[in-house]
Amino acid sequence: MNPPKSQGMVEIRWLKDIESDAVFATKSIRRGTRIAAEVPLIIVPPVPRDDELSTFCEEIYKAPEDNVAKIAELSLLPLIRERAKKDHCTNQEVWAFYKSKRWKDSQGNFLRGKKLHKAIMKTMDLCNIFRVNSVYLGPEGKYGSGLFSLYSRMNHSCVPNVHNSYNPTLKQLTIHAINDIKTGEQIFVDYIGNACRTRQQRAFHLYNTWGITCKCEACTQPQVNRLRCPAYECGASKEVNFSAIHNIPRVSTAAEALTIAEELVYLMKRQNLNSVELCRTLRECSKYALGKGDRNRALNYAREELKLEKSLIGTETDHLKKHLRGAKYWLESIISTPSIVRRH
Ligand SMILES: C[S@@+](CC[C@H](N)C(=O)[O-])C[C@H]1O[C@@H](n2cnc3c(N)ncnc32)[C@H](O)[C@@H]1O
Repeated sequence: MNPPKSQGMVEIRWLKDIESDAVFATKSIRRGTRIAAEVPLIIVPPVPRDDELSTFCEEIYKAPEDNVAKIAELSLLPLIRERAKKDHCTNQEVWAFYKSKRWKDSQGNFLRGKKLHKAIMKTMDLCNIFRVNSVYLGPEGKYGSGLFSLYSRMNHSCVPNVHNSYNPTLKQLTIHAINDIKTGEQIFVDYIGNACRTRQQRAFHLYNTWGITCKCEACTQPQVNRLRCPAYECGASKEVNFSAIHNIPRVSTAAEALTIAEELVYLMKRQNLNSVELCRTLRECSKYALGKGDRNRALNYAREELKLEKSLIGTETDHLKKHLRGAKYWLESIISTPSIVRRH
């Protein structure tokens, strides 16, 4: 157990309940505040899943010693170490990687015998640390996966109070408060990135990937959980075949679609889910309102989306310019489209 480590507005402390580190606010933090902007300790570029481990081995071998030492300090919980012992695929891949490359030590000698064994064991631990603590950089890992010192100490909640997002313009992972946070409150992120899934779906994903049984209010309080189900059913899920599986009637008009999207906005706001999903839904509302010919409503939703986007990711959004993806460009596109003047 280490003494608390202060990092600006937050500190890292040992949490006895879960026998690992956690991050706490050291002062009250207003919604929209940038709590941290971290540079990665390591980035693994986007590669097909089968090549991930060998790419990680390459990157860790090239990484500065200081960064490797910081990565080795990150959590490797007993559960993961136990699982890793039985994970013959990882072990064999790391062995195969070292053998095929015939790595040299700092004196230029090929690694052999005990030295080779030690290097392999260390890399296996680092691989497992990476599995538990890494985060996708950009949507679907567009910029790869990264490890970050502070982010790695943040625990999960399906009712998160911060949003993490990799900013390719800054080349940093930013953490913003999505609600007001009181001094002493624990900082929680959403590991699964889609907190509107049903409780069963979240539980499955959280346990399988991180061995977590979540005790947040959405997982333990029936009234909060009940709010999640209709939110999920009225379209929070991006999953393919969603409507087919859940028997959701297909909407045929912009007006019907707008009603569903507005319902979803209402449900997310009631749960303080000031998330990227809410941004997306506000955009849907704006599009459907436009489709329905209600330009003012479309503008209002677009403005609301822009305000929310700024509070989640900040204003350094040059990377969104290329494909005009940001809320700013959507708002500008509505403003520059002349409204239809009706002649009587
Ligand atoms: C990225 S680390 C988070 C920080 C971690 N507590 C540490 O000490 O570094 C992920 C691990 O933290 C633990 N964890 C995260 N959120 C949790 C939660 N809500 N309840 C229990 N354990 C959690 C799990 O063991 C998970 O595998």
